[in-house]
Amino acid sequence: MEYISTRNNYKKVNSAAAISLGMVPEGGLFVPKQITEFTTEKIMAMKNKDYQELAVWIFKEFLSDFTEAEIKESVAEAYNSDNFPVEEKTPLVKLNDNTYILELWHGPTAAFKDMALQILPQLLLKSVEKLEIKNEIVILVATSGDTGKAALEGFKDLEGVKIIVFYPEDGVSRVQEDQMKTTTGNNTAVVSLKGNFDDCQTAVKEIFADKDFKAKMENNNYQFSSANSINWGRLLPQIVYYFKAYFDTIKQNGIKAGEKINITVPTGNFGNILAGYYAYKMGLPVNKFICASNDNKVLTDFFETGVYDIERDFIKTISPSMDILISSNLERFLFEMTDHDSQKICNWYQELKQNNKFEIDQQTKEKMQNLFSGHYCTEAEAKTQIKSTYDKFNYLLDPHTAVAVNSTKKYRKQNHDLKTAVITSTANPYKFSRAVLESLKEEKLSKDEYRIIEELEELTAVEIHRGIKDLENKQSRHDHSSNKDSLKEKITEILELN
Ligand SMILES: N[C@@H](CCOP(=O)(O)O)C(=O)O
Repeated sequence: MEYISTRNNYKKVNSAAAISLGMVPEGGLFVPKQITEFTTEKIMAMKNKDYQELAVWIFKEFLSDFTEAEIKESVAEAYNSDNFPVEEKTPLVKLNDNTYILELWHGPTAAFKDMALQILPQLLLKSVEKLEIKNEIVILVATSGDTGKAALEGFKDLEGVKIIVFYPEDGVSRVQEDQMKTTTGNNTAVVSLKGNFDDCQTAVKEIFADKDFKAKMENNNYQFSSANSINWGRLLPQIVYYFKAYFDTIKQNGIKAGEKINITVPTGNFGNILAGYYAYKMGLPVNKFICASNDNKVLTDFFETGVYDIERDFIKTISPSMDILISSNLERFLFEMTDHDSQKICNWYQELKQNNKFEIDQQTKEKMQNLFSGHYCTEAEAKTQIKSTYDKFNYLLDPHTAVAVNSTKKYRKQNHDLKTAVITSTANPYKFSRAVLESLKEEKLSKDEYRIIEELEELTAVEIHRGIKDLENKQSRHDHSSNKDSLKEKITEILELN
């Protein structure tokens, strides 16, 4: 399997190089050159495989420069019962006859990111070994709350790797912030940035492209990589759970083998939904992807009009992980929608840089609208959704999943399409306890976050996720902060660069 740049500005590489580089050094993202499409028959033959077996099957397709033994070892290490102490790693919960919730937050940090960030470290270490890279790897992460902690947990104390996470000050939940700041590990650093998530992500991408800084890193025997979904090694593991969910829906009699489903994904950086699209490209029977947004509805507008316009207010919401206007993986998606037309991608992203917007052509727009539908959910609607789902189904949604449930309803109403929907649940509700309890009680609460967690548990009897349970008593270990223009200075300080 070869990987090419969305902007046709880099040589073809193997998966080890794509993973260790993180993104294309000149700008652009690595994508598989071609994807094998399986027949429904072949796909259905995998129906009874467990999560690890499915992961091995899919990884073998995309990591052709890895041996089967290397893949199996990585999978066994990542998806073991310590990291996922549940019978099913990604349980599928039936809400009603045509609505299923795919719980992706049973990993160590209570977010779907664990599904990829427990294995990315294994893949990265093996890539580094294959390529005989002698430098120490420095993972730079931009996070709106969930990726940061999952990446820190995945990479902490890993020999030959350091990790630095940047998050927006006042742009994540209290639990998300405490999760990150209490991370142990002699190779971890957490930096709060004065700005929003887009500022964090843009600054990190600029550093990846900075040749002088790269040389400075080299001189100190370091090189960068990424744990964000710009890294192919982050996206690939996320394909697995779409197949698992499909097979589990059949097992729960939600669909017949071969029947198409709709898939709803609460979307920020467009990585999770894109992994679903790659599953579809491999042959997974999908009718529609419903891209769910909060009040930062840049993607909803894009799917409707074909205009991607980031010239708008950045709104802080109760679903902060989706507070994003510049969705990194949209670039990969458009590359696929244009049948790998890198010239179009270069033009559009140049326009975005210059004018803060671009408009795609009619043909691309029609192609994407045939498969994707964008919907959004306001703050008030998300709160009402949390309450009504709890009252009706005795099921507790986190605000991101509430956005997705509400968007699914809107899609169904608008399109009269009642096909079985699998809704990805991206985070455990206790990560956003204040918003969840306020929604249930329909009032603003002034008490401390950890008393809120206790009250939420008392009220609902839903068990507190193990990654959050004792958080209050853990020591805060990180207090770096930075302006958005001083990231290089901060990195220089943390790594003690000469
Ligand atoms: N929602 C993310 C933002 C970064 O996205 P990623 O998928 O590219 O890592 C977060 O929670 O940090």
